[in-house]
Amino acid sequence: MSSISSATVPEACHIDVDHVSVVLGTGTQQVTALSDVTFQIQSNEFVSLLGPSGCGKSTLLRLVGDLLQPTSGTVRIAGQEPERARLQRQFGIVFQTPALFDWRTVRHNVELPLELLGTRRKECRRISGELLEMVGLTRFADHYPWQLSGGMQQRVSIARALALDPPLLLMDEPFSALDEFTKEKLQLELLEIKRSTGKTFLFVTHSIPEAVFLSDRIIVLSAHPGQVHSIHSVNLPSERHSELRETEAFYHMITTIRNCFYEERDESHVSAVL
Ligand SMILES: Nc1ncnc2c1ncn2[C@@H]1O[C@H](COP(=O)(O)OP(=O)(O)OP(=O)(O)O)[C@@H](O)[C@H]1O
Repeated sequence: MSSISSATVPEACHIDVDHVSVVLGTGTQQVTALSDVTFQIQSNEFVSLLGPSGCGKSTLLRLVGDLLQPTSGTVRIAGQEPERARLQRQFGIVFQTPALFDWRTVRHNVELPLELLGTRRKECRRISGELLEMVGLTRFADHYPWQLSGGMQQRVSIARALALDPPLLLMDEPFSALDEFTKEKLQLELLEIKRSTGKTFLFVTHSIPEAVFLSDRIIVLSAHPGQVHSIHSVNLPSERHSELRETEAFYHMITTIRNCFYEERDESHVSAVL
């Protein structure tokens, strides 16, 4: 897999979010979606953004993915503004819904970003072949998206996001619409992609076990306005297997994170009473 092996990956980038605030809407509809958010993500890290609905997880991901501008503060990807990073194909994005083109085969969906760049057909075919193998869909290359299950469609969208070999993958609740079995399988596959490619991941989820299983670090956000509540290193073995989910260390980490949310709820209850 020459195009996607760690040896040929462009230097993995880091993310620097510095005192970012975002105000959305106008007039009485105005919402402070994020308030003074600061954090850094190192190269090759898998970092999850975790928090209750409406705390600004997607807004943060959209800032990094150049889909939204901050009201104040700065976002940098390997020292560059998100727009420049996008133009340099520094990141790929995977959304909650796969958003595939129904009239294109699986292979042609994966090849689309390469075609748009004018990549030669033979090279497109080689890269899509490698990526489909990586996500276990070689047999389905000539199928259409509507012939696939939801989990298979999401695999296609992951392969498509990897087509240009970006050092950073931005993922917005990519597995939340999937059943537990498929979700756990795809989580393992994602870790294998991280292991074999050395890419950096920024992953949005509202699932504590998912964040703990996948991440090197977890950024917990609190809501209204969205702020960084706490940042946790996940001190679990870097080699993650299904059995890890049954260990005391895994449960302990889940409890630590879960307590953050109760803490926050209790604090807001106290301030409401006062
Ligand atoms: N286009 C918009 N106009 C006004 N407010 C918005 C807009 N988009 C999002 N918001 C508000 O910004 C806040 C953060 O939204 P965001 O979607 O980032 O949260 P989230 O943590 O990703 O939520 P969820 O887990 O439910 O997807 C919410 O209060 C939301 O109502």
